[in-house]
Amino acid sequence: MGDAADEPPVLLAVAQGVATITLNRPAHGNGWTAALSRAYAAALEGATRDPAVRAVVLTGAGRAFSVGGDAGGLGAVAEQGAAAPLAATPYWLPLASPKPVIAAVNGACFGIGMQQALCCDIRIASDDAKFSTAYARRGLVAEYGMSWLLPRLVGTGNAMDLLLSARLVRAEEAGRIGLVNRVVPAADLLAEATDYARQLATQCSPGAMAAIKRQCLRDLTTDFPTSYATAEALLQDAFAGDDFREGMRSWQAQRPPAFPPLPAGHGMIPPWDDDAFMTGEQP
Ligand SMILES: C/C=C/C(=O)SCCNC(=O)CCNC(=O)[C@H](O)C(C)(C)COP(=O)(O)OP(=O)(O)OC[C@H]1O[C@@H](n2cnc3c(N)ncnc32)[C@H](O)[C@@H]1OP(=O)(O)O
Repeated sequence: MGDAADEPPVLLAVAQGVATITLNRPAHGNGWTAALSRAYAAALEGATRDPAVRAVVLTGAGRAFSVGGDAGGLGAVAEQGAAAPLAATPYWLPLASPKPVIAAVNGACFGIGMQQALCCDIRIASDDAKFSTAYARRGLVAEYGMSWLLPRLVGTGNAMDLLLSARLVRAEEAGRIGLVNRVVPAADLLAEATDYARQLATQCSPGAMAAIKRQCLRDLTTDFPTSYATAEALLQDAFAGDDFREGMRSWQAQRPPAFPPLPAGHGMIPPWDDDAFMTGEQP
């Protein structure tokens, strides 16, 4: 399993508008390697560009979501120094997908695994999930935007606690402090996450979701007047758009909406790419 030649490190399955991306090194806790990193980026970019996909679920095969950086790779770096343990993949990809990405956190979620879960838009955890930033106990720092993401989810005090101590956080506490949106029984995790994703895929406008995701992420670093003015402009566009008409008509007719997909080939747009991010134009 996992690293065998015939076992890809990441699996991608698409059904009923939902892409499920599964980290697939279960014998190694889905520890992050360069190969896994590349396959993960390709799967997420593929799902983003596929008009049949309207929402994405990210999960891990076996007992863990991801234990973090692969022990072998990290160990080699520790002994040899500078070499990058992981491929030069951007670790912000879920933030840049215009589609909602839902982490279904099964079991251990450590280090870079936790950082990726935090980059997702929604986190649903199994009741046996456990989290640790891990970095301080390995002599590392808050990596790849973790010190930006974590305080925004759980507040600065909790973020300092989790980063400085690298202590274990169980699912119940994760739900209580806002690290995850909700906790469900382990046996129901994938079904619950998929069901949630399918609701987004069937009931919500892909264009509206992409715009809302952009608004929420961008507004983390803008002031209220700017947010308000941008929303005003986006709302005028939305009022004049086909999706609003379809949203109203389907609601009045009490039928499911038939929203169009995002255009084929619609790619990743980093939240800090101001122009592309606000207009949705391709980078
Ligand atoms: C640049 C990136 C930086 C980072 O990400 S820093 C963080 C690096 N990660 C860690 O420090 C976590 C180390 N692992 C652990 O502390 C524990 O594991 C856990 C608490 C995560 C899980 O504990 P339990 O549920 O008891 O499982 P288990 O039996 O320890 O692990 C299951 C299998 O997964 C392998 N494994 C654990 N961590 C790693 C890893 N980081 N890389 C590769 N494999 C790993 C183990 O050896 C074992 O395998 P086997 O069943 O064959 O003994």
